[in-house]
Amino acid sequence: MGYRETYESWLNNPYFDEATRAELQAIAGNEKEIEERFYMDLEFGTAGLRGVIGAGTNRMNIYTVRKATQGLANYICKVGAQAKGVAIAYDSRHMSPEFADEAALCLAANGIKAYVFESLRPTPELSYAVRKLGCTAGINITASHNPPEYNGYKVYWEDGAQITPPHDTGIMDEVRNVTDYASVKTMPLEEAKADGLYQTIGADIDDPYIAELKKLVLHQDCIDKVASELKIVYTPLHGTGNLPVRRVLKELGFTNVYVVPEQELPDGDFPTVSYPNPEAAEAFALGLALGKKVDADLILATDPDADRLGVYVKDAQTGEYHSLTGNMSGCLIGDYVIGQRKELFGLPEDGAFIRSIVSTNMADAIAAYYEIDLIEVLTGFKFIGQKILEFEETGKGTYLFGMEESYGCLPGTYARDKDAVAASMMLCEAAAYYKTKNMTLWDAMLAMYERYGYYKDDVTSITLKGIEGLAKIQEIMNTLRENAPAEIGGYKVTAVRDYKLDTITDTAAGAVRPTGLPKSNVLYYEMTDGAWVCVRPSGTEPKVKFYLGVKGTSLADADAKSEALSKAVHALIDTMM
Ligand SMILES: O=P(O)(O)OC[C@H]1O[C@H](O)[C@H](O)[C@@H](O)[C@@H]1O
Repeated sequence: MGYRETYESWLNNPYFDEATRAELQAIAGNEKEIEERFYMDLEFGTAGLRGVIGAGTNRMNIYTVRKATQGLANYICKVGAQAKGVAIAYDSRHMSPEFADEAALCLAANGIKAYVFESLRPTPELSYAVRKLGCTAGINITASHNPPEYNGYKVYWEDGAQITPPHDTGIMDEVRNVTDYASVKTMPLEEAKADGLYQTIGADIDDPYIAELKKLVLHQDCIDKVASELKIVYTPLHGTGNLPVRRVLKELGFTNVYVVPEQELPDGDFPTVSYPNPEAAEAFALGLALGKKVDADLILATDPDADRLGVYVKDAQTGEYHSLTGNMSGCLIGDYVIGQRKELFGLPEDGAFIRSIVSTNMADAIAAYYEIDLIEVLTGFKFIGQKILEFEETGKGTYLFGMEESYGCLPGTYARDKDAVAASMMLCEAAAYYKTKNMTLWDAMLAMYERYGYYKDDVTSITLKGIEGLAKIQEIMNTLRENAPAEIGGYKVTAVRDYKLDTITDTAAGAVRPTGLPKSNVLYYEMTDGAWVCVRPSGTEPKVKFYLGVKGTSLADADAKSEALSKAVHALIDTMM
């Protein structure tokens, strides 16, 4: 069926409600809008479904949520796992509680029990809940850090990680097979509750989740010593982090936690930012102002579903605040966790540090220093979760830390998705630890540069929306795939990794070897002097991303090299636009 016919069928099918029909009638003369909304079904990307809220097959609405859930229910029944139920959470976005209930009632109508959080909760807590309740699967209604017009649907499997093969393809196939919206099952809420198929969860999960986080603490002694001197500014950016982050910090003894008042309460309009993403400088405007006012040691921001953490730290020498990228904060936390674990208990022989292929090489230097394994996975924290499961199943490998450049890390295995509540806690603990050594977190960062090398990494994204945008992104990938650059910014390309073709080609010798990872549309250029560039379409936003990294001889040298390489990457992009 073409997009026009699908549009007509939604307009005329009595299954769809009045509001949906009215919304669709209102765009009757707008062919482009009709095409955007109906040319495809929303598809699973890096982290599940993500789309603009509205009527249409390519939008997030109760019908597409039900359809996805019916597909999930069919898959669960197919593998005979319906007895264990599904945990469901949601964030502060528009329609999040409604979509959560739609999903729960569809599962219930399929005979699968749903455990639904009573109010908004972070993504990592949902991951924890799946494990704690022994569920088959989990659903989180969130579009993470996307702009306010978006919502999304993350799916977890029984280990608590987001779905990877074979479950992801199995579920997607089942979702695709649901072609008639009217065939999707649902039932009234009261009936589902009476049948024991809808159970509300809350404090019964919050309490053990917070207890798990507190078990990760390595130096309560340091916290006890200096917590009252540390000043922490925190913003949940109108999302789910507010209660758990404050709770865990308070329970550990951090007394000076200042929450940005304008961003404290949940609000799906995210009225103080255009984009609730701690990667974006604007997310810190209010936090920085408050930080300067109270003379904070560190400023933390979590995204709406509290899986990403952004950080600013104070430089005691200059009084300035430095922004830490996800690579920097990930390494700071990872180095602290691994280093202190070594001091206190020693490290397991098969300990591993896991990072995505687009994350910093400083992680490799940290792993080498502690003589542990460094494991690379594709982008998506689900692949880090998958590795932890593999360690458990094979008995080979001990998870020590996992991180991604996209502002996410996980310091334990109680959950299988990145956890900004735990990351906030660990960073505050690290700040306390370093304070007992008369160091700030910035001093600790400088010490890491000294020890591991001056690694500097950056990412540039080009937003290309809609059908044409998608085509342009493919064109860029094709152009680069067919004409690999011989040099970028004066660095010679020494090897080209093409993760789609599963090849690593040594440019000098011409030798080709496999990447060792699943196929994915990613191109990676290894270059001289430890520099690199990587290109891939985002799986969560309409963007193509250019990542880059350099290694300098000093901070100033790394900054200069990074800036120069970034310019060269922009010039390369310009040739393709
Ligand atoms: O680059 P993208 O495909 O947009 O993904 C960027 C990030 O998005 C989400 O936050 C996922 O949970 C991460 O695992 C992923 O790294």
